[in-house]
Amino acid sequence: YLLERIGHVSHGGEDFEAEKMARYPVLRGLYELDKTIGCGGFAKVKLATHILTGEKVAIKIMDKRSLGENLHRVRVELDALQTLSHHHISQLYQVLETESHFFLVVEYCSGGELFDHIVEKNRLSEKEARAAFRQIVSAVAYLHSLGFVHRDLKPENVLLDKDLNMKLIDFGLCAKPNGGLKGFLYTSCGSPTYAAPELVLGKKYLGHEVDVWSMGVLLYALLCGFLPFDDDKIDTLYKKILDGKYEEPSWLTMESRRLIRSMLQIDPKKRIRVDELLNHPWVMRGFREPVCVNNSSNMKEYDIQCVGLLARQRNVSPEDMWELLSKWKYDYNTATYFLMLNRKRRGLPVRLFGPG
Ligand SMILES: COc1cc(O)cc(Nc2ccc(C(=O)Nc3ccccc3)c(OCCC[NH3+])c2)c1
Repeated sequence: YLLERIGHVSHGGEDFEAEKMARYPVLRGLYELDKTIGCGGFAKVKLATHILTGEKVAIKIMDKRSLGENLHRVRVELDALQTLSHHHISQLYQVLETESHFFLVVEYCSGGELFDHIVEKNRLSEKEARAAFRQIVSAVAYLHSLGFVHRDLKPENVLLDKDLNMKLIDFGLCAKPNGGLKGFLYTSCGSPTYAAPELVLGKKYLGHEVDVWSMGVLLYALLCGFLPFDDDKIDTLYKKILDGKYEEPSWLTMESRRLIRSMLQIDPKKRIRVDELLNHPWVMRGFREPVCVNNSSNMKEYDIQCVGLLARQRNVSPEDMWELLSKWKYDYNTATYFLMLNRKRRGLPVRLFGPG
């Protein structure tokens, strides 16, 4: 009805904008929707602007009807994201739910997909690959330290921010196996090209090793510019993964080959563990420190300037504002505060638009 009404009067331009907003009234006044920047199974991701700060964000929109039995995965992801706060994990800002949709407002990664950077550069040098790999290992080690497993690590799920920092996204398949990592994860999931043999076999497995396998595929893609296991026929692809044989191009150094082999071990028990990656000789080359795990971006700390500014905007005392904020409800206040903090940390002036 609403769209129809607008449809009658719309002549392109701002009505098109109004029509887009009309589709999701819950976003009105909070975010301005822009173009679609990604669409997957039961979700689409749109670029948007957070109105009060003017900052760009990404909004993952999920239609509950098409979610079906995946609805529980959204809850798992929301649980995970509300716990996670790491420099190399796309930050969750706000969660909105209507009777028909979920909206996840997350960090916009303007550098796009790591995959596109590898393709355009053909392949990365060992030095570049190491810098990127250390950031990914840091994020995955942090994730594991909190008992989560990503399970869908692939170049498309590693984005870059404007400073070319790695940002892990899409925790739709991540899991927190009951009883931490002792539990067995049975559901096979993730994209086959990056799926570990034990996943392909649907064997019971301890999740964290599948992330090591996928990071091995990622490192291989960074250093080679193509994938270790690839085939358009799915069963041939599975055979190649289970066989665990792949090309080692001539440009790979012995150390790179050894590290990749230790990650692409078919037997998960023989696979190198994440904590062994943190100070692996290849990972350490040229660096003095091992990869740091709790590179948490502690967004939940008190910042007098941001609290004060938001308090004035909301016409409440800073104490009451902090009282409200520190409940971390991932509502519009949480999003506004995190985005203000983001700007401040990038050395930009912190300001709010809007009345008052
Ligand atoms: C916690 O962060 C999450 C969770 C989640 O479930 C999904 C996403 N998805 C995102 C987030 C951001 C982008 C993005 O910024 N993309 C982009 C930016 C500039 C140029 C090109 C793309 C996103 O992109 C969708 C396509 C990525 N394969 C997805 C984040």
